[in-house]
Amino acid sequence: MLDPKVVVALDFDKKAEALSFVDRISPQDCKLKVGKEMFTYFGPEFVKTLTGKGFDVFLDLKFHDIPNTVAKAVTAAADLGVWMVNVHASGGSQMMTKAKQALEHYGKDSPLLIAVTVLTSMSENDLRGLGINKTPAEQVNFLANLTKDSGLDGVVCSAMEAEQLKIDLGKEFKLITPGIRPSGSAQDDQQRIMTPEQAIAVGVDYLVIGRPITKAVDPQLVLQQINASIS
Ligand SMILES: O=C(O)c1cc(=O)[nH]c(=O)n1[C@@H]1O[C@H](COP(=O)(O)O)[C@@H](O)[C@H]1O
Repeated sequence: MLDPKVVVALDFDKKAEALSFVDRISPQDCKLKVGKEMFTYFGPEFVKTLTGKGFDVFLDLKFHDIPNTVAKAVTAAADLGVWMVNVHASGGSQMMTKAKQALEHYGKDSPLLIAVTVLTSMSENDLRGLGINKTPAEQVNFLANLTKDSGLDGVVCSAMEAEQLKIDLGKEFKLITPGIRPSGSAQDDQQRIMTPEQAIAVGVDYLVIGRPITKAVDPQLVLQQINASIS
C-alpha cells in the first residue's frame, strides 16, 4: 500500500513488548503513533528505531506553549525525521503560524503539522468549566477553522465531525481520527465509535487505531483485514 491509512497507536509501557509487536507488522500496511507515555519512557532513540525499521511515525506530543518554544519543539520533531507532529489548536493562531513557519525550510521533508481541536474526553460541561459556552462540535469547528487559517495541514477530530469539516475546510485539509473500531471488536473506553469503512466514507484521511490491533492474537492479519475493508 502506497500511503497506509491506518496509524497504529503504540500504547505500550515496555519497550521490548512494543518492539516485538512492531516486528510482527509491516510498514507497508500501517504507520505508527508514539505518544507522551512512550516518548517519556523511551525518548527520541525509540522513535529513531521505528523510523529505521521503515515506519512513518506520528509523534503525538500535543505541544502547547509560547510560540517560540513550540516552533523549536516541532523543529526537533522534524530533525527526528517523523512523518507527522501535532500541537493544541487552543495554543492560538500565533503559536500555530510560528510552528508552521519553523518547518518551511524542510521543504518536502517537512513533517505534516496538525492540531488537536477538542479532546474526545471533553464534554460540553467541561468546556463550560473553561468559560467556553459552545458545544464540543461548535468548538471543534471553530478551532479547525483557526488551524486551517494558520496554515497547518489538518486536525485530530472525532469521525463524527469529519463529514462537516471536509465540506467546510476542503479535501486537502487532513482529518485524523481516533475512536475507530472494526465491526465485532471491543469498544473499550471509546464512546462514539465508527468502523474503518464508515470513517473513510465520511472523509477521514488517517485512522488512529490502538487496542483492536495491538491486543490482537494476529495483528498483521487484523491490519490486512482492515486495509482490505477500506481499499
Ligand atoms: O490524540 C489522540 O491520539 C487521541 C485523541 C482523542 O481525542 N482520543 C483518543 O483516543 N486519542 C488516542 O487515540 C488512541 C486510541 O487508541 P484505541 O482506543 O486503543 O484505539 C489512543 O492513543 C488515545 O490516546
